[in-house]
Amino acid sequence: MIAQKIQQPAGGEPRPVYQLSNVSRYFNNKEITALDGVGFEIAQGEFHSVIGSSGCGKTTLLKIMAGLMPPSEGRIMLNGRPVLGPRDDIGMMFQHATLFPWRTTIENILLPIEIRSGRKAAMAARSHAEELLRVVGLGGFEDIYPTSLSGGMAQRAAICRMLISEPDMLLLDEPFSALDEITRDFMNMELQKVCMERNASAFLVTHSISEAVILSDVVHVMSARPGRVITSIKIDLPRPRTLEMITLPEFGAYATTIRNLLDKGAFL
Ligand SMILES: Nc1ncnc2c1ncn2[C@@H]1O[C@H](COP(=O)(O)OP(=O)(O)OP(=O)(O)O)[C@@H](O)[C@H]1O
Repeated sequence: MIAQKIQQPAGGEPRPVYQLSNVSRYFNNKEITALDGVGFEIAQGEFHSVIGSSGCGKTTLLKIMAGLMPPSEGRIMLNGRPVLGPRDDIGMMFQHATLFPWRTTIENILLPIEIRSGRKAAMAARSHAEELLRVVGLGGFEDIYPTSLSGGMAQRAAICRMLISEPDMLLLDEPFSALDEITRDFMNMELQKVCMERNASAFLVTHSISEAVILSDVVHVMSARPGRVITSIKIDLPRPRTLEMITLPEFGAYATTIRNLLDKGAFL
């Protein structure tokens, strides 16, 4: 079940947004090989995730994709330009929302614009931020301080902060793993909604097989260190995905395939 080119619903090849070729990363004078020859493409609007055992190189891969760390070997292209450092067309989200407590929710969301283009530009983007807050169910919370938000609400605000710059590529490092299961399921469906509405591409690091399957068009399964992509599995379930799909036999079959690969990969 190697990933094949994913077909656009109506005519034309999907545009590759992100291209990784032969990416390797060494540490400690090459004593540690964290990543070994990783390569794949993500097309416009596709959702990919990576799953693998602890220490297999997922975060290293995400940092390289974000331009926060250079690869030792290989090439990363986004929108046809090499990724050589952090960029406006990349949005990132981490396990913890990291909102500044002294800024209101909307001021936190507008922060990337303020840093990049100044206060006036941030003020001009206020209605866009309000619209994003409405999309994630936080309409009316604009002027609330983060200490009054629950964990799930803070992560929803963090989604808005990631989207305010309209990035083409969303990089997500276990963004909902600190939340309870019910909130996490809900947030995953919210994430799908915003990705579909904006036709954004996304790459998710996760430890959860069911999260990977329910969200993704392609799941990359990594081996234990040195991290290699053992297989990229195309998930052929219709969109929008719903939580009820977890009970489908196809869902169970994908989850079992990934589980078996991970069990085997741990000893490769
Ligand atoms: N700065 C560094 N210096 C030395 N070794 C590093 C560094 N960063 C990562 N490593 C090593 O590279 C390997 C991959 O680490 P990484 O954090 O990417 O794994 P991971 O899959 O994200 O792990 P987890 O699932 O536990 O978060 C590990 O063996 C780690 O010890």
